[in-house]
Amino acid sequence: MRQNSTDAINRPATRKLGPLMHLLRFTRPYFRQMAVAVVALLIAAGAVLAFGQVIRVVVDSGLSTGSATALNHSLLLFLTVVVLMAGAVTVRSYLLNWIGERVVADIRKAVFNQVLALDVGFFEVTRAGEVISRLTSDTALLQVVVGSTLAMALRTSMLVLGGLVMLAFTSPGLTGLVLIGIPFVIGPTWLLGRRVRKLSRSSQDRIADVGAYVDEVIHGIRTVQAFCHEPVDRAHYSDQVESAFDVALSRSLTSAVLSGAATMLTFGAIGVVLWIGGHQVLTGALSGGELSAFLFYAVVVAGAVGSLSELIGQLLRGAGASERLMELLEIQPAILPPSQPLTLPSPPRGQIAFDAVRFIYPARPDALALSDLTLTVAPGERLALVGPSGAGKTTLFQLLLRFYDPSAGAIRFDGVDIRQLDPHELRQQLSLVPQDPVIFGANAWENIRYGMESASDADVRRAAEAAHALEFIERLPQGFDTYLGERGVRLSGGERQRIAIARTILRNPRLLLLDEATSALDAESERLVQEALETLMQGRTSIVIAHRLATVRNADRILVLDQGRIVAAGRHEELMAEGGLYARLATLQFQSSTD
Ligand SMILES: Nc1ncnc2c1ncn2[C@@H]1O[C@H](COP(=O)(O)OP(=O)(O)OP(=O)(O)O)[C@@H](O)[C@H]1O
Repeated sequence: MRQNSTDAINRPATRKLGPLMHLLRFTRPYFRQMAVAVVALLIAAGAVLAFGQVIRVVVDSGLSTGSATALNHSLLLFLTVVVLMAGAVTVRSYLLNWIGERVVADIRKAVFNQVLALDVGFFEVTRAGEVISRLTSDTALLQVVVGSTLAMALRTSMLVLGGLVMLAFTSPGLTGLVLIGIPFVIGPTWLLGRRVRKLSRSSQDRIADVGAYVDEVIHGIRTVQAFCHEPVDRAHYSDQVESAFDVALSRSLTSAVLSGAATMLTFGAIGVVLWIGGHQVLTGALSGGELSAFLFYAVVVAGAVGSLSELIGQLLRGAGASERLMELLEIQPAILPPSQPLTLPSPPRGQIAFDAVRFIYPARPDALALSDLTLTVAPGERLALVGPSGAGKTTLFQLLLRFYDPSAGAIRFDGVDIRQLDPHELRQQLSLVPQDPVIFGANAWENIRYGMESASDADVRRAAEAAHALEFIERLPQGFDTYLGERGVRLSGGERQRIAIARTILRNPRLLLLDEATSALDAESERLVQEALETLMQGRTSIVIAHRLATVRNADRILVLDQGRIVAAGRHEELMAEGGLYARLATLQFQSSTD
């Protein structure tokens, strides 16, 4: 079952630690390192507990007896434990950090691979900022959790348990007293800790909101500035930041009160133990060394209990992050290759058939985007699509590229239902030249080679030449090595189109999907683009969303779409003679365009 992606992404944070178990899957390959780290952890915790005994020996045999040799021996013991502990701590800390970084790197790659495999429908309902925040902030949180918090929690739990055992061993009577006192210390700390956790969860959410907002504004910066929307954005952003600040502030306040209360309660309790234990030493029921060891264990246990509540808070945050990432990983893409894909005839011919195709966008279940569309496009045919805005022209392209599957009916490429093909094999035969082509933040070589990484430099140059792009590329500051797109030079509309055409020529697809730009180019640029397109369409099937008179005139067939249906088909002259929608559209749309 496909999960609703918004649910998967926007679910409130978890209150359970269970999701952390998912991380096991990622730690499994590093089992050996984990085992060594756990042994080091056990040694380090054991050494802390051994200190209590060392203290007892130092006080009872060394100090109380007044023997210098006994003191020297006890201090030698002390040093041995120190060296052992230092070694174990070094190994533990390095290995756990290593595992943390490794696991997070693996998760990042797995999530990114999954994001690339998700269907376009997912990205319609999920904000880009959300996905980016999963990849960056959630994984960073996990890194801390896997690299240190988990280990700290394990170490602290061991100190609590081991410490309690050692307390009982040292003085059962006093331990009973401590156990009675524990709920009075833990109760208030736990209550305050829960509030801190709740507040920190909502502060994380606020920060995610702020991130998504910045992402949208930066992407739309031109629109923001063109519409003088900055004051609104400033105010809105300021509100969001302030509200994140308010939440963070009340979290910090509660957290500060928590620390104060925990300190007072713990050390108050230790004072009580010291008082009672001191009286026992005076009566001779307890030795000085035993009381010292007992106090040492009491401090260790109290400190460990105190930090455990904080660690559980961090673990819960990590569990939330893990849950969100795993949910993203578990989403089943709506478009998947069949288990046994068919193959296209070789060489492919480029014949297209729509067989009673009906389509409803998942995001708009009440509107029929295409209704019972039946159509055959012969290999090498030039088909022009014409129709008012919202008629379904782009939808037809999206279905051909298999970004969505039809709700009913079938689309065939060379006689094969495209659902039976591996989407990669299908998409290799298709090439889309969009109205506003995407230019990536890379140089001209890489931008033209996009999707055809094996093409040689000579092939790229030839494609650029055929697309009439060679001349302007060579005039760029570093020629083909010039960075285009983001942070590079800005290309004009016509130049971007010619780069996209060169990219498509290099791919040599059987079927060309062309969405002509509506914006008028200057006459020279228009002529260059037009010539490049002529070269491109040579010997391939092409479907063009037409906005130019030249295109409809040269088309073998024009299809007039309206509200998802074919309302007329024929050549330009025939359709003009028929009158109707085409004649009206043609007079409006094509009269001003150059031939
Ligand atoms: N991703 C989407 N989710 C929901 N509805 C959509 C989506 N894309 C398009 N639609 C709707 O489907 C219908 C057909 O849209 P389509 O983009 O195919 O029209 P078009 O003919 O290409 O229009 P234009 O010439 O304005 O680009 C429209 O009513 C549109 O609102």
